Amino acid sequence: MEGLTVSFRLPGATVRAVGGVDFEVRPGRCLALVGESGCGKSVLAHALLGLLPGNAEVSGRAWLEQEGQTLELLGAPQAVLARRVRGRAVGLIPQSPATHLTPVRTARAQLEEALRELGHPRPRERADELALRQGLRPADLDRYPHELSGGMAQRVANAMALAGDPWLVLADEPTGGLDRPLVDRAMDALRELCDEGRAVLLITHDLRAAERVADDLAVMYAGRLVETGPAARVLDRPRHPYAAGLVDARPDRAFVPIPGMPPELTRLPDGCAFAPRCASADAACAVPPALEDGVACHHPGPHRVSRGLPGDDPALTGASRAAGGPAARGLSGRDRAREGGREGGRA
Ligand SMILES: Nc1ncnc2c1ncn2[C@@H]1O[C@H](COP(=O)(O)OP(=O)(O)OP(=O)(O)O)[C@@H](O)[C@H]1O
Ligand code: NI
Repeated sequence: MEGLTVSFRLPGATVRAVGGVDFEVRPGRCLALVGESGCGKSVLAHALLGLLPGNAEVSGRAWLEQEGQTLELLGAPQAVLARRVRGRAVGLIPQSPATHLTPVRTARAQLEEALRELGHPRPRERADELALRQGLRPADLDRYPHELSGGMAQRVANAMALAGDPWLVLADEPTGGLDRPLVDRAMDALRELCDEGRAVLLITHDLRAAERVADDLAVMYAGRLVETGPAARVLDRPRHPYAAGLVDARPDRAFVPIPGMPPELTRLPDGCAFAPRCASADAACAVPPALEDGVACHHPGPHRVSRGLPGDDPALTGASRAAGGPAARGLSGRDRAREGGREGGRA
Protein backbone atom coordinates (compact mmCIF):
# COMPACT_ATOMS: atom_id res chain seq x y z
CA MET A 1 0.00 0.00 0.00
CA GLU A 2 1.40 3.38 -0.97
CA GLY A 3 0.10 6.74 0.12
CA LEU A 4 -3.37 5.52 1.07
CA THR A 5 -5.39 8.63 1.89
CA VAL A 6 -9.10 8.83 2.71
CA SER A 7 -11.12 11.99 3.27
CA PHE A 8 -14.84 12.24 3.94
CA ARG A 9 -16.66 15.26 2.57
CA LEU A 10 -19.18 16.61 5.03
CA PRO A 11 -21.26 19.80 4.75
CA GLY A 12 -18.79 22.56 5.65
CA ALA A 13 -15.91 20.26 6.65
CA THR A 14 -13.58 17.54 5.47
CA VAL A 15 -12.59 14.65 7.72
CA ARG A 16 -9.10 13.44 6.86
CA ALA A 17 -9.43 9.93 8.25
CA VAL A 18 -6.32 8.38 6.68
CA GLY A 19 -3.38 10.58 5.66
CA GLY A 20 -0.89 8.79 3.42
CA VAL A 21 -0.25 5.32 4.80
CA ASP A 22 2.36 2.95 3.35
CA PHE A 23 2.80 -0.65 4.43
CA GLU A 24 3.09 -4.21 3.27
CA VAL A 25 1.59 -7.46 4.57
CA ARG A 26 3.33 -10.58 3.34
CA PRO A 27 2.17 -14.18 3.15
CA GLY A 28 2.85 -16.03 6.38
CA ARG A 29 2.99 -12.84 8.42
CA CYS A 30 0.69 -10.93 10.71
CA LEU A 31 0.83 -7.16 10.86
CA ALA A 32 -1.06 -5.59 13.76
CA LEU A 33 -2.38 -2.08 13.20
CA VAL A 34 -2.94 -0.42 16.56
CA GLY A 35 -4.06 2.98 17.76
CA GLU A 36 -6.78 4.76 19.71
CA SER A 37 -10.43 4.81 18.71
CA GLY A 38 -11.12 6.98 15.67
CA CYS A 39 -7.55 7.02 14.29
CA GLY A 40 -8.63 5.53 10.93
CA LYS A 41 -7.99 1.80 11.26
CA SER A 42 -11.38 0.54 10.06
CA VAL A 43 -11.57 3.18 7.32
CA LEU A 44 -8.24 1.94 6.00
CA ALA A 45 -9.46 -1.68 5.88
CA HIS A 46 -12.74 -0.71 4.24
CA ALA A 47 -10.93 1.38 1.61
CA LEU A 48 -9.03 -1.73 0.49
CA LEU A 49 -12.30 -3.55 -0.17
CA GLY A 50 -14.23 -0.68 -1.77
CA LEU A 51 -16.63 -0.56 1.17
CA LEU A 52 -16.55 3.18 1.91
CA PRO A 53 -19.64 5.38 1.49
CA GLY A 54 -20.10 7.78 -1.43
CA ASN A 55 -18.73 10.85 0.37
CA ALA A 56 -15.30 9.21 0.72
CA GLU A 57 -12.40 10.37 -1.47
CA VAL A 58 -9.69 7.77 -1.72
CA SER A 59 -6.22 8.19 -3.21
CA GLY A 60 -3.02 6.16 -3.24
CA ARG A 61 -2.37 2.63 -4.46
CA ALA A 62 -2.82 -0.80 -2.92
CA TRP A 63 -1.66 -3.85 -4.82
CA LEU A 64 -2.92 -7.32 -4.14
CA GLU A 65 -0.29 -9.70 -5.47
CA GLN A 66 -1.36 -13.30 -5.61
CA GLU A 67 0.02 -16.19 -7.61
CA GLY A 68 1.84 -13.93 -10.02
CA GLN A 69 -1.20 -11.73 -10.63
CA THR A 70 -1.45 -8.16 -9.43
CA LEU A 71 -4.65 -6.22 -8.86
CA GLU A 72 -4.67 -2.56 -7.81
CA LEU A 73 -7.52 -2.45 -5.32
CA LEU A 74 -8.20 1.28 -4.92
CA GLY A 75 -8.88 1.78 -8.62
CA ALA A 76 -10.62 -1.57 -9.21
CA PRO A 77 -14.26 -1.53 -10.33
CA GLN A 78 -16.85 -2.69 -7.78
CA ALA A 79 -17.69 -5.69 -9.99
CA VAL A 80 -14.09 -6.92 -9.82
CA LEU A 81 -13.93 -6.35 -6.06
CA ALA A 82 -17.18 -8.31 -5.65
CA ARG A 83 -16.19 -11.17 -7.94
CA ARG A 84 -12.53 -11.64 -7.04
CA VAL A 85 -11.68 -9.83 -3.87
CA ARG A 86 -14.33 -9.56 -1.15
CA GLY A 87 -14.86 -12.87 0.60
CA ARG A 88 -12.50 -14.60 -1.81
CA ALA A 89 -8.94 -13.28 -2.07
CA VAL A 90 -9.57 -11.09 0.98
CA GLY A 91 -11.70 -12.05 3.99
CA LEU A 92 -12.94 -9.31 6.30
CA ILE A 93 -13.76 -10.03 9.90
CA PRO A 94 -15.97 -6.98 10.54
CA GLN A 95 -15.78 -4.86 13.66
CA SER A 96 -19.42 -5.33 14.79
CA PRO A 97 -20.19 -8.88 13.74
CA ALA A 98 -23.76 -9.00 15.05
CA THR A 99 -24.84 -6.23 12.67
CA HIS A 100 -23.58 -8.26 9.70
CA LEU A 101 -25.84 -11.24 10.40
CA THR A 102 -29.44 -11.30 9.22
CA PRO A 103 -31.67 -11.66 12.30
CA VAL A 104 -34.25 -13.94 10.66
CA ARG A 105 -31.98 -16.80 9.62
CA THR A 106 -29.77 -19.13 11.61
CA ALA A 107 -26.03 -18.71 11.63
CA ARG A 108 -25.78 -22.00 9.78
CA ALA A 109 -28.13 -20.90 6.99
CA GLN A 110 -26.01 -17.79 6.45
CA LEU A 111 -22.67 -19.57 6.59
CA GLU A 112 -23.82 -22.38 4.30
CA GLU A 113 -25.25 -19.86 1.85
CA ALA A 114 -21.89 -18.09 1.72
CA LEU A 115 -20.20 -21.44 1.09
CA ARG A 116 -22.67 -22.35 -1.68
CA GLU A 117 -22.11 -18.97 -3.35
CA LEU A 118 -18.40 -19.72 -3.27
CA GLY A 119 -19.13 -23.02 -5.01
CA HIS A 120 -18.17 -25.23 -2.07
CA PRO A 121 -19.22 -28.84 -2.75
CA ARG A 122 -20.09 -29.79 0.86
CA PRO A 123 -21.32 -26.63 2.63
CA ARG A 124 -22.70 -28.45 5.67
CA GLU A 125 -19.50 -30.30 6.52
CA ARG A 126 -17.40 -27.24 5.77
CA ALA A 127 -19.60 -25.05 8.01
CA ASP A 128 -19.13 -27.50 10.89
CA GLU A 129 -15.38 -27.50 10.29
CA LEU A 130 -15.21 -23.71 10.26
CA ALA A 131 -17.28 -23.57 13.47
CA LEU A 132 -15.07 -26.07 15.30
CA ARG A 133 -12.01 -24.15 14.29
CA GLN A 134 -13.47 -21.07 16.02
CA GLY A 135 -14.25 -23.04 19.17
CA LEU A 136 -17.98 -23.27 18.43
CA ARG A 137 -19.95 -26.51 18.52
CA PRO A 138 -21.67 -27.30 15.21
CA ALA A 139 -25.00 -27.13 17.12
CA ASP A 140 -24.26 -23.46 17.92
CA LEU A 141 -24.66 -22.71 14.22
CA ASP A 142 -28.32 -23.71 14.39
CA ARG A 143 -29.07 -20.67 16.55
CA TYR A 144 -30.53 -17.40 15.37
CA PRO A 145 -28.33 -14.32 15.80
CA HIS A 146 -30.29 -13.11 18.88
CA GLU A 147 -29.58 -16.47 20.53
CA LEU A 148 -25.82 -15.97 20.18
CA SER A 149 -23.74 -14.21 22.82
CA GLY A 150 -21.50 -11.39 21.59
CA GLY A 151 -18.54 -13.73 21.68
CA MET A 152 -20.37 -16.42 19.72
CA ALA A 153 -21.52 -13.91 17.08
CA GLN A 154 -17.89 -12.84 16.80
CA ARG A 155 -16.81 -16.40 16.16
CA VAL A 156 -19.56 -16.91 13.55
CA ALA A 157 -18.29 -13.76 11.80
CA ASN A 158 -14.75 -15.12 11.92
CA ALA A 159 -15.97 -18.39 10.35
CA MET A 160 -17.82 -16.45 7.61
CA ALA A 161 -14.69 -14.45 6.79
CA LEU A 162 -12.73 -17.67 6.33
CA ALA A 163 -15.38 -19.44 4.25
CA GLY A 164 -13.77 -18.41 0.94
CA ASP A 165 -10.30 -19.58 2.01
CA PRO A 166 -8.92 -16.03 1.69
CA TRP A 167 -5.32 -15.29 0.97
CA LEU A 168 -5.39 -12.06 3.01
CA VAL A 169 -7.43 -11.76 6.19
CA LEU A 170 -8.42 -8.31 7.47
CA ALA A 171 -9.43 -8.83 11.08
CA ASP A 172 -11.01 -5.64 12.44
CA GLU A 173 -11.16 -5.99 16.24
CA PRO A 174 -11.89 -9.71 15.98
CA THR A 175 -12.02 -10.09 19.76
CA GLY A 176 -14.95 -7.83 20.70
CA GLY A 177 -16.98 -9.39 23.51
CA LEU A 178 -14.47 -12.19 24.07
CA ASP A 179 -12.87 -12.79 27.46
CA ARG A 180 -9.13 -13.36 27.73
CA PRO A 181 -9.00 -17.13 27.14
CA LEU A 182 -11.13 -16.69 24.00
CA VAL A 183 -9.03 -13.72 22.89
CA ASP A 184 -5.96 -15.91 23.19
CA ARG A 185 -7.69 -18.65 21.23
CA ALA A 186 -8.77 -16.24 18.51
CA MET A 187 -5.19 -14.95 18.26
CA ASP A 188 -3.84 -18.49 18.03
CA ALA A 189 -6.36 -19.16 15.25
CA LEU A 190 -5.03 -16.08 13.39
CA ARG A 191 -1.50 -17.35 13.92
CA GLU A 192 -2.49 -20.67 12.33
CA LEU A 193 -3.79 -18.77 9.31
CA CYS A 194 -0.38 -17.13 8.97
CA ASP A 195 1.43 -20.38 9.44
CA GLU A 196 -0.63 -21.80 6.57
CA GLY A 197 0.86 -19.06 4.40
CA ARG A 198 -1.90 -16.46 4.54
CA ALA A 199 -1.31 -12.79 5.25
CA VAL A 200 -3.13 -11.28 8.22
CA LEU A 201 -3.80 -7.63 9.01
CA LEU A 202 -5.02 -7.47 12.59
CA ILE A 203 -6.68 -4.24 13.70
CA THR A 204 -6.86 -3.97 17.46
CA HIS A 205 -6.71 -1.82 20.59
CA ASP A 206 -5.47 -4.82 22.51
CA LEU A 207 -1.67 -4.75 22.61
CA ARG A 208 -1.61 -7.94 24.60
CA ALA A 209 -3.49 -9.71 21.82
CA ALA A 210 -1.22 -8.10 19.22
CA GLU A 211 1.84 -9.25 21.15
CA ARG A 212 0.58 -12.83 21.05
CA VAL A 213 0.17 -13.04 17.29
CA ALA A 214 1.83 -10.21 15.39
CA ASP A 215 5.17 -10.36 13.62
CA ASP A 216 5.06 -6.67 12.81
CA LEU A 217 3.35 -3.70 14.39
CA ALA A 218 2.15 -0.44 12.86
CA VAL A 219 1.09 2.29 15.27
CA MET A 220 -1.42 4.76 13.86
CA TYR A 221 -2.22 8.20 15.19
CA ALA A 222 -4.73 10.62 13.65
CA GLY A 223 -4.70 8.80 10.33
CA ARG A 224 -0.93 8.41 9.96
CA LEU A 225 1.59 5.76 10.89
CA VAL A 226 3.88 7.02 13.63
CA GLU A 227 5.91 3.85 14.20
CA THR A 228 6.39 0.53 12.43
CA GLY A 229 8.68 -2.39 13.13
CA PRO A 230 8.95 -5.90 14.53
CA ALA A 231 6.18 -6.30 17.12
CA ALA A 232 8.50 -7.45 19.91
CA ARG A 233 10.84 -4.49 19.41
CA VAL A 234 8.09 -1.87 19.22
CA LEU A 235 6.40 -3.24 22.36
CA ASP A 236 9.68 -3.54 24.29
CA ARG A 237 11.51 -0.45 23.10
CA PRO A 238 9.08 1.93 21.39
CA ARG A 239 10.69 4.94 19.73
CA HIS A 240 7.66 7.18 19.18
CA PRO A 241 6.34 8.83 22.38
CA TYR A 242 2.79 7.85 21.38
CA ALA A 243 3.78 4.19 20.98
CA ALA A 244 5.45 4.35 24.42
CA GLY A 245 2.24 5.88 25.82
CA LEU A 246 0.15 3.04 24.38
CA VAL A 247 2.42 0.44 25.98
CA ASP A 248 2.21 2.17 29.37
CA ALA A 249 -1.59 2.40 29.00
CA ARG A 250 -1.89 -1.40 28.79
CA PRO A 251 -4.07 -2.81 31.58
CA ASP A 252 -1.39 -5.47 32.15
CA ARG A 253 1.36 -2.83 32.42
CA ALA A 254 1.42 0.53 34.20
CA PHE A 255 -2.21 1.22 33.13
CA VAL A 256 -1.50 4.96 32.87
CA PRO A 257 -3.64 6.67 30.23
CA ILE A 258 -2.06 9.03 27.71
CA PRO A 259 -3.05 12.55 28.79
CA GLY A 260 -5.27 14.61 26.51
CA MET A 261 -7.34 13.63 23.50
CA PRO A 262 -6.58 12.89 19.86
CA PRO A 263 -7.11 15.86 17.53
CA GLU A 264 -10.28 16.49 15.56
CA LEU A 265 -9.74 15.03 12.10
CA THR A 266 -11.48 18.05 10.59
CA ARG A 267 -8.91 20.40 12.14
CA LEU A 268 -5.58 18.63 12.19
CA PRO A 269 -2.60 20.63 13.44
CA ASP A 270 -0.10 21.73 10.75
CA GLY A 271 2.83 20.04 12.46
CA CYS A 272 3.08 16.76 14.35
CA ALA A 273 -0.47 15.73 15.30
CA PHE A 274 0.75 14.26 18.59
CA ALA A 275 2.67 17.37 19.72
CA PRO A 276 -0.17 18.79 21.88
CA ARG A 277 -0.04 15.62 24.04
CA CYS A 278 3.70 15.06 23.92
CA ALA A 279 6.17 15.74 26.74
CA SER A 280 9.08 15.99 24.27
CA ALA A 281 7.42 18.47 21.89
CA ASP A 282 9.30 21.64 20.99
CA ALA A 283 9.53 24.15 18.15
CA ALA A 284 10.80 21.50 15.72
CA CYS A 285 7.43 19.74 15.96
CA ALA A 286 5.69 22.55 14.03
CA VAL A 287 6.96 20.71 10.94
CA PRO A 288 5.20 17.37 10.34
CA PRO A 289 7.70 14.55 10.82
CA ALA A 290 8.03 11.98 8.00
CA LEU A 291 8.17 8.26 8.74
CA GLU A 292 11.89 7.50 8.53
CA ASP A 293 13.47 4.24 9.69
CA GLY A 294 10.10 3.21 11.09
CA VAL A 295 9.41 6.28 13.22
CA ALA A 296 7.76 9.63 12.52
CA CYS A 297 9.13 11.86 15.25
CA HIS A 298 11.64 14.71 15.53
CA HIS A 299 12.77 13.38 18.93
CA PRO A 300 12.56 9.60 18.70
CA GLY A 301 13.41 7.49 21.78
CA PRO A 302 14.12 4.52 22.73
CA HIS A 303 11.61 5.13 25.52
CA ARG A 304 11.59 3.24 28.79
CA VAL A 305 8.25 1.53 29.26
CA SER A 306 6.68 -0.32 32.17
CA ARG A 307 7.40 -4.06 32.10
CA GLY A 308 4.62 -5.31 34.36
CA LEU A 309 2.13 -4.34 37.02
CA PRO A 310 3.71 -2.86 40.15
CA GLY A 311 4.98 -5.70 42.36
CA ASP A 312 5.23 -8.23 39.55
CA ASP A 313 8.40 -9.76 38.30
CA PRO A 314 9.67 -7.09 35.95
CA ALA A 315 11.38 -9.67 33.76
CA LEU A 316 8.06 -11.15 32.70
CA THR A 317 5.89 -9.47 30.10
CA GLY A 318 2.13 -9.48 30.58
CA ALA A 319 1.59 -12.28 28.12
CA SER A 320 4.23 -14.54 29.56
CA ARG A 321 3.02 -13.88 33.11
CA ALA A 322 -0.54 -14.85 32.21
CA ALA A 323 0.64 -18.04 30.62
CA GLY A 324 2.86 -19.00 33.55
CA GLY A 325 6.11 -17.75 32.07
CA PRO A 326 7.77 -18.46 28.77
CA ALA A 327 8.61 -22.07 29.59
CA ALA A 328 4.97 -22.89 30.33
CA ARG A 329 3.86 -21.96 26.84
CA GLY A 330 3.92 -23.79 23.60
CA LEU A 331 5.94 -21.04 21.96
CA SER A 332 5.39 -20.17 18.34
CA GLY A 333 8.37 -19.64 16.10
CA ARG A 334 8.04 -15.92 16.54
CA ASP A 335 7.93 -16.27 20.33
CA ARG A 336 10.90 -18.58 20.31
CA ALA A 337 12.85 -16.09 18.27
CA ARG A 338 11.89 -13.36 20.68
CA GLU A 339 12.68 -15.31 23.82
CA GLY A 340 15.90 -16.47 22.17
CA GLY A 341 16.81 -12.87 21.44
CA ARG A 342 16.22 -11.98 25.04
CA GLU A 343 18.38 -14.82 26.35
CA GLY A 344 21.04 -13.76 23.88
CA GLY A 345 20.86 -10.22 25.18
CA ARG A 346 21.40 -11.36 28.74
CA ALA A 347 24.33 -13.57 27.82
N1 LIG B 1 -18.78 7.97 6.56
C1 LIG B 1 -18.04 8.79 7.30
N2 LIG B 1 -18.20 10.13 7.22
C2 LIG B 1 -17.45 10.95 7.96
N3 LIG B 1 -16.50 10.57 8.82
C3 LIG B 1 -16.30 9.24 8.96
C4 LIG B 1 -17.05 8.29 8.21
N4 LIG B 1 -16.62 7.05 8.54
C5 LIG B 1 -15.65 7.23 9.46
N5 LIG B 1 -15.45 8.54 9.71
C6 LIG B 1 -14.46 9.13 10.62
O1 LIG B 1 -13.18 8.63 10.30
C7 LIG B 1 -12.39 8.50 11.47
C8 LIG B 1 -11.75 7.16 11.52
O2 LIG B 1 -12.75 6.17 11.81
P1 LIG B 1 -12.41 4.62 11.96
O3 LIG B 1 -13.71 3.91 12.07
O4 LIG B 1 -11.48 4.19 10.90
O5 LIG B 1 -11.66 4.59 13.35
P2 LIG B 1 -10.99 3.33 14.07
O6 LIG B 1 -9.54 3.62 14.19
O7 LIG B 1 -11.40 2.08 13.39
O8 LIG B 1 -11.64 3.43 15.51
P3 LIG B 1 -12.24 2.28 16.47
O9 LIG B 1 -11.04 1.71 17.16
O10 LIG B 1 -13.13 3.02 17.39
O11 LIG B 1 -12.96 1.30 15.61
C9 LIG B 1 -13.31 8.80 12.64
O12 LIG B 1 -13.06 10.10 13.07
C10 LIG B 1 -14.69 8.67 12.07
O13 LIG B 1 -15.58 9.54 12.71
NI1 NI C 1 -12.63 0.57 13.86
